[in-house]
Amino acid sequence: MLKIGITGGIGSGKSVVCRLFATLGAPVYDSDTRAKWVMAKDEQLRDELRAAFGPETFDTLGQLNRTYLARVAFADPVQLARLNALVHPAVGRDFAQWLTARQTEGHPYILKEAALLYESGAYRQLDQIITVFAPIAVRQARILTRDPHRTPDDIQNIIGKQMSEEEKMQRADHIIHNDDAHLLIPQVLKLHEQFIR
Ligand SMILES: CC(C)(COP(=O)(O)OP(=O)(O)OC[C@H]1O[C@@H](n2cnc3c(N)ncnc32)[C@H](O)[C@@H]1O)[C@@H](O)C(=O)NCCC(=O)NCCS
Ligand SMILES: Nc1ncnc2c1ncn2[C@@H]1O[C@H](COP(=O)(O)OP(=O)(O)OP(=O)(O)O)[C@@H](O)[C@H]1O
Repeated sequence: MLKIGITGGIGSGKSVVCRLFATLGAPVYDSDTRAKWVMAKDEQLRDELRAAFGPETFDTLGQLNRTYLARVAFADPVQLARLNALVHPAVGRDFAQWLTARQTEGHPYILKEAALLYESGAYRQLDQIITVFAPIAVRQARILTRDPHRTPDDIQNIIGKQMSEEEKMQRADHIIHNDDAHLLIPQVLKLHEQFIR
């Protein structure tokens, strides 16, 4: 079973591309969603987050205070590194379990979607990497529509915390262009055919 990573900066279109692969039958591990899930369920991680970032990390109902954590972590590289050091290993363990469950299901390949595949080192456990690329102006416009609570400055700040698109494209085995000039479906079909061969 091939293990394919799929990465790209905020708003590049990873989730949209993954939905296309999923319609072709490929199991997709969505690191962002799973990170949210482990932060909701893993008591040891929750204790560590509370110890690192204070009682405001969770609200009175025990839900992660994402606005607070985003403000703290995206404002300071040291705090972001602390958050990553707590969350990424927990996501890595969760992925390992998910992968074990897929091994016996007969899939030719699976996908792991993550914005920080290279930054977190997760790429080392994968066979091939796809980078989804869209120009910055297109990403900004799409994110402002998808996440109305973010300002252009917020988006620029998050982009500054991620590896450059140039480096991701250089390192990737495959690039999917998700701008207004390229159709997505033919690019996904072509890769799917390669992976099942
Ligand atoms: C800081 C948090 C609470 C902000 O939550 P919020 O709901 O505002 O944003 P959301 O999770 O939807 O992330 C929005 C986008 O920001 C980018 N992003 C998220 N975490 C990070 C990070 N640690 N470093 C750089 N970019 C990041 C991604 O492109 C992501 O899609 C949250 O992103 C978080 O817990 N991040 C740490 C876990 C992580 O690294 N997740 C990303 C993939 S594993
Ligand atoms: N080809 C496209 N045409 C129009 N809209 C698109 C296209 N690709 C993505 N979008 C939209 O752009 C937004 C960002 O896409 P998506 O959520 O897939 O990005 P992402 O790379 O997963 O982002 P993040 O890292 O923030 O999770 C979404 O609202 C999505 O519907």
